[in-house]
Amino acid sequence: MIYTVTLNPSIDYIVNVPQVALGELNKMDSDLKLPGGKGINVSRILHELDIPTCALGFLGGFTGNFIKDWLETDGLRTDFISIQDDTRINIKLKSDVETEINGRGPAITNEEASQLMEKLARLTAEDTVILSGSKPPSLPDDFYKQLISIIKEKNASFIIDTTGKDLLDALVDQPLLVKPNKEELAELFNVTMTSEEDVRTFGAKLLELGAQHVIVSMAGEGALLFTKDGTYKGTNPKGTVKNSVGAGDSMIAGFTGEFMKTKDPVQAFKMGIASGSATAFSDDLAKQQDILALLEQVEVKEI
Ligand SMILES: Nc1ncnc2c1ncn2[C@@H]1O[C@H](COP(=O)(O)OP(=O)(O)O)[C@@H](O)[C@H]1O
Ligand SMILES: O=P(O)(O)OC[C@H]1O[C@](O)(COP(=O)(O)O)[C@@H](O)[C@@H]1O
Repeated sequence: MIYTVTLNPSIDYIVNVPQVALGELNKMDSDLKLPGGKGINVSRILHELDIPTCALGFLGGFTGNFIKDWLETDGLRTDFISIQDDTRINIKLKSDVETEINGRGPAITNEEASQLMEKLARLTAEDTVILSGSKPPSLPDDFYKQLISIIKEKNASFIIDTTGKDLLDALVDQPLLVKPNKEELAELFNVTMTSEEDVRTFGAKLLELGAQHVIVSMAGEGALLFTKDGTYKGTNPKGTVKNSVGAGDSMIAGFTGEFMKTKDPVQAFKMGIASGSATAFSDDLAKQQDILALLEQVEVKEI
């Protein structure tokens, strides 16, 4: 089973305002409330691709109920810990540019945090856990490390998609995949990246530090895959971008689902790109038929 863990889910409130005037009354053309949070998005795409998945994490209050009901109506298996505080709402403002305003996240008690650990203690060696997204500030600094140690004890595999120290600290535990985008990679090593050569240098470092596979995603410019056997560049299919929120999560889902079936990282990378782009070309996350239609357009070559 592929489990996802979203420590900090959100309602993604997508607001379309053609021209925003700061300090004035703005009217929305349209709006959309979607369940969000990186692991939840990954589970939604896995489910869309008919790959068994279960979404774990913390949900609370009326916002948490919205997400739980939405996912269950969609037929997605979930096993969230109920928390006292309200799940956050993240604003995604679509105008001539995309602006995101993300909440910091709810308070999580020690008791609620322990309940998640107890769930992970039931994993087996056949399971894969995808740890995705930010941590609410109330959780201990080393909370991801604590979860990884339980996952490793059970001989399950894991993928981690977060930023900064949490990501760097996880590398020694050999995650199956890490997928920073170009900006996150630059931030990790405190560098400015000006060329693809720079991306290659720093992406390869994540492999040296322990990751089994690394994807560095570059939004509209495609992505690079680093494996122990070679480095590959993937080119995006063509299409009209509608909403790139969740493109990275879709890429992780596409890669993981395909890798579990084929154990072929290059084939999995193609599925990752098709899934990421299909989401970028959709209002919500991608649908299976759109992903499969784009798959044949994805080009990957060794570099
Ligand atoms: N504008 C776009 N056009 C086509 N594909 C895109 C676009 N934005 C994202 N994608 C696809 O989704 C993948 C992940 O997107 P990216 O924005 O890099 O990740 P994140 O959401 O984590 O920042 C990209 O590598 C690409 O394959
Ligand atoms: O957990 P974080 O890092 O605060 O990010 C949460 C946000 O990321 C998203 O999961 C989208 O992520 P990506 O665009 O990177 O795939 C949103 O649904 C959510 O609002």
